[in-house]
Amino acid sequence: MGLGVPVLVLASLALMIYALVGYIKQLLFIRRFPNAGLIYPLIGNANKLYNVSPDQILTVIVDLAMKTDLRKMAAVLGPRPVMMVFHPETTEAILNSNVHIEKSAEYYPLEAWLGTGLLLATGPKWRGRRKLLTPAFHFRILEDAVETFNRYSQQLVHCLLEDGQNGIHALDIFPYTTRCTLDIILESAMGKSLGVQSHKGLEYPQVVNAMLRLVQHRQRSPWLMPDVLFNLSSWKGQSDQYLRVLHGFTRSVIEQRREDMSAQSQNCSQIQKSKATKKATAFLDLLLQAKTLDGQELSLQDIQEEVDTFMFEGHDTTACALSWTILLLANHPHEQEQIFREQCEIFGDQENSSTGPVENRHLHQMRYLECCIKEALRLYPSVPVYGRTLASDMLLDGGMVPKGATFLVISYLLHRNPKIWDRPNDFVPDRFRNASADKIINRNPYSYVPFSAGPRNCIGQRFAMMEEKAILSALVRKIKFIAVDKVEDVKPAIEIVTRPYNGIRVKCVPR
Ligand code: HEM
Repeated sequence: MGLGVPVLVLASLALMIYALVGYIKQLLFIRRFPNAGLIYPLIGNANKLYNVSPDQILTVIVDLAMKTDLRKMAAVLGPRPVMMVFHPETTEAILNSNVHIEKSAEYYPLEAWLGTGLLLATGPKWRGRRKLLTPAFHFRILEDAVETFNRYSQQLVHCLLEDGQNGIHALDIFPYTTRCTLDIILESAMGKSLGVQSHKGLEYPQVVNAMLRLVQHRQRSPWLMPDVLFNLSSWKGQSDQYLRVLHGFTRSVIEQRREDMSAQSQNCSQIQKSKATKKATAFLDLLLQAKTLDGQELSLQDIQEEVDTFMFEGHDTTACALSWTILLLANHPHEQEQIFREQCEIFGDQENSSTGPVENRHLHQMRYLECCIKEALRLYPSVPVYGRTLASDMLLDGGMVPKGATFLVISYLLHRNPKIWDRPNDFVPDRFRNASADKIINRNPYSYVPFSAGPRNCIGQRFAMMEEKAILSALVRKIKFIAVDKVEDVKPAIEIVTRPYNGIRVKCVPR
């Protein structure tokens, strides 16, 4: 018999004890907080989240949370303890921290696509990249981008009126806003005009959708999280196929920009060169010219992961935000008219007031439009959940959350928390300009975090707000949106971003 069998028995025993200790730890953790109920071995107690379709997940979380103190809820996802928070004070505890900056395991399925670009990086790499890329969002660069916003907004107006035959047919607005924001990020950040709105068959945006659904499926299937098991599953082949398209697209953007830059440096004098590249130094050029601390250029992989990250973060989030705003405006004609009146006041009665370009100074005057955008982001934050891994134990509301636990900020629920918001599920843009429209005065700033907050907040938030205003200004001046889908019938799905699961149908009638 030799030593083989006793060693095997001992190893199995050790494994069982290890699993048992882990299980007891989870039980102890869960008991300290309001929680999601009975824990099952391997799948934890989030089984209610596994058996539902993506458009039901937020409803399940809200239903569970409503039975708690409306501050926090403990759960176990597979083998991991998870703390979900949806109150400003519990949210501040994590977002305000300079220590807990590592993203949680939920982000891991994105890594094959986005590498460890700014969204997923941690530690010194994240700090270095954040410092490198922050100048790309300098206000002068943002001002330059307004001209790009204008051009593609006009094209969006044209596409919506033409494809919907001036409001005769209903359109799903989401693919239209997606193509427009993709055109904008490509030109303003990557210096490339692809005319995505004129080429509706482009694979990239469709594959982004498919990839996000796959990532989301993997997040909800703990058995698919380890690479060994995922690689054995049928999903692996699909994922590789999507990655070929996504990386192929961004690689061609980088290569072309490199070629353009070297052609420019050969053809132009120094002065001409700085003029020609002024607009595009925004982002990709910054990466192409960047040097590491030891004076090396960034590798193609380094550049690619940032381009993939910014291409995705820079268009999908904004497309979602615009689409939900349009749904809300179509269902609230009074608020839509109020925006229109504000636009008329800003642009006056000139001949071209309905098509004239937005200038930077106009954006500052669009106060009511800004309230509507903010309120839409409250109800439908583009990133509905975001997470961190705790770097050390944390005391929360008198209970200890262990180091290594996952911390999830459920912004969707925080923004609808009835303890914090008056009429939490209603569209009330005035609450952002007039405190008396909302009973809660002096609200904690962590009550409203559509762009996250603290050190890992959204680097593109000013760009996004300006872009949204410019696009909606062009749309509302030319188009009246008529609701086809009611707000309550359009279900938001968590697919990393808050997507309309079955689209958003409106009619676009010319003004
Ligand atoms: C309405 C539009 C947008 C919303 C609501 C939004 C929201 C957010 C949120 C909530 C985060 C934190 C995510 C997390 O912690 O996991 C984030 C991070 C980020 N966003 Fe945005 N975003 C928007 C537009 C943009 C745009 C236009 C860009 C780029 C041009 C961008 C680039 C990024 C990047 C790179 C990060 C990671 C930052 C870091 O970790 O240092 N976002 N965004």
